[in-house]
Amino acid sequence: MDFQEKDKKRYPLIKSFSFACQGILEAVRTERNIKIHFALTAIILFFGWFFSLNGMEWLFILAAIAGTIALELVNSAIERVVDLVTDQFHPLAKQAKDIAAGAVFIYAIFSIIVGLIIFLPKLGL
Ligand SMILES: Nc1ncnc2c1ncn2[C@@H]1O[C@H](COP(=O)(O)OP(=O)(O)OP(=O)(O)O)[C@@H](O)[C@H]1O
Repeated sequence: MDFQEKDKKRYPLIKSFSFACQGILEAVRTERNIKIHFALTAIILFFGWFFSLNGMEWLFILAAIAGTIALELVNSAIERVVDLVTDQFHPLAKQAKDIAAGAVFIYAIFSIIVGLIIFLPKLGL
């Protein structure tokens, strides 16, 4: 079914939020990595509460969590677009997926470093 120009009407803001939530739910339902990120997020938030993080520490932890999940969502979207365009092996398809995965990887390393800097001293390490 074609998605015609006339179908691309401007949606009210609340409807756009609803589409974004549908996207997040779909990704949580289908992407193992995103399930892992949400599980880790729950654990980290618990430890943040347990150790009574200060404002600056919370800012870095939340930036690490939100950034990782947001990048993982973009990565999942890119994977879908690539799969939509081709189901054949194509070097550009590989590059697109691998570069997107690289972006997630870099931010994940940043997030791990943030976690270590904040939590290791609280564990006396
Ligand atoms: N059409 C394609 N052409 C060439 N290489 C591809 C193609 N599709 C996938 N690949 C390669 O295979 C790898 C695995 O692709 P896949 O679509 O399973 O995503 P993924 O990186 O395993 O992510 P996820 O674990 O979230 O599924 C990609 O990183 C890419 O290197």
